[in-house]
Amino acid sequence: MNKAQGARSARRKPEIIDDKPGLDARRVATRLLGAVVDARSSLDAVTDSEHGHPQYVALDPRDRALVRAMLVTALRRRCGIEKAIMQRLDRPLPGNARSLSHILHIGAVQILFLDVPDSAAVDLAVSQAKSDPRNSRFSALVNGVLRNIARRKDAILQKIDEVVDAPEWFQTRLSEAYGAERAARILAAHRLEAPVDFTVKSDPKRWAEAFGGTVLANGSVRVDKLDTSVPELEGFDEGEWWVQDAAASLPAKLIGARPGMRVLDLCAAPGGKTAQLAHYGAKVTAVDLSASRLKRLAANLQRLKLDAEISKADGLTLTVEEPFDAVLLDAPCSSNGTVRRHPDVPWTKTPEDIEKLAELQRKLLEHAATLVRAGGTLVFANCSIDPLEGEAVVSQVLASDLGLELSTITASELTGAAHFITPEGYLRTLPDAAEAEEGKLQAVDGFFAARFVKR
Ligand SMILES: C[S@@+](CC[C@H](N)C(=O)[O-])C[C@H]1O[C@@H](n2cnc3c(N)ncnc32)[C@H](O)[C@@H]1O
Repeated sequence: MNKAQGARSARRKPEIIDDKPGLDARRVATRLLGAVVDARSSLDAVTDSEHGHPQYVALDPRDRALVRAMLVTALRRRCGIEKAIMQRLDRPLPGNARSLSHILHIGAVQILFLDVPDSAAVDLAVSQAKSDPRNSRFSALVNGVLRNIARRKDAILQKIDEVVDAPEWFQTRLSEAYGAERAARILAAHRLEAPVDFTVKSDPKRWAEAFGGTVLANGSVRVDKLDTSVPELEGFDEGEWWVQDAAASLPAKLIGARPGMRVLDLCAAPGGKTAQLAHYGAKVTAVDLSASRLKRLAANLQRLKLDAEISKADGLTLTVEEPFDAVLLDAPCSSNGTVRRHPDVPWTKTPEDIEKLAELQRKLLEHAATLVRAGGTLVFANCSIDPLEGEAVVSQVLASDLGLELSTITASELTGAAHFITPEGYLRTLPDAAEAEEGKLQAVDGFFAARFVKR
């Protein structure tokens, strides 16, 4: 070490404190919150138990579960937490004090929403600040802000739902698309934990009883909260069902698949819709650009004892010898219909991403049109609730001369989903949960689907 380096490291030397139980988990949570909101990494990617962030993977399973819980809630409640912090600061934090902001958010989420003693949450956040050279001089501020939040917890929680938990651009786009009132309902639904839905091969009633769930209007089985892991559930090894949001099960039904029909699933992995089509008896070709995702698809089909021809290819350039009877294009999208399950999405995706994805969807759809035989069916779907990725893509495609005609979706083909069919004959599901009504699918992921026939 040269003299200058020595002086720098002496200046930066943190206060020596013993590492405390629980401190590692908070450090990892803070770092990953930064990865999501500053570097726009996907929450699922950084918290994957095998391929996630190395510091996350190194934690024991209990700490991993705690970190994931802190992150999910810190993202779902990001604006409410931010407001509670800001109200306790004399002046805003410096713009570059990102890790300090994340320490405060991770401390506050534990105090306000998680089953962690307030004193432990404050103490660990203060220790974390002290041990970090960038933040050691702010340890008193961390202590003061978090102690105050703990003292005023009840009052904060009483008003916290008044704060809209989404970036401004996201709120604006939703209001423009669905009106202020509906947008507010959707945003409120985004704070709720999504239930777990299952698509079952047969006998939904039996599986609803086995899992302590209910049978939904479309035949999916819903469990509000699972208290065991999915592979431990009855019927997993036998391949009797797969996890799939009830709305995600609707687009494949629009194909009208029947035994012997040749169907191309163009963006197929991890295979929820391929499984449906194969289960209906179609001869399915499952294509995807991602080799690793196709591996998961193959494993899923194997467990489910279902068959498909699997091929890695680019849906923008794929050529086939014989056009298909039907093509399903479940296109890559911003996924902002799944915010209940992926609360990072509004913070990691931008309006520019939406524009780029809409453009990609249009190109994929145009190419998909060349892969269907005359008289065949093409279904375009995705899990975005932004009209730019749905209705606008369809309008563009219908205006160009691709030989596609709209085949409107009718209420009689989708049991329980008539209220999700638009006047144009598209399927548009939204996650806001109105009062549960018998026979009516509610509280599902946001999805869009449109169907065409090839002239
Ligand atoms: C929404 S996911 C599909 C989900 C799947 N249909 C299901 O139900 O499980 C979109 C998929 O499109 C794939 N993809 C993205 N660009 C593609 C392209 N140009 N060609 C083929 N697949 C692509 C991604 O790898 C991803 O697996």
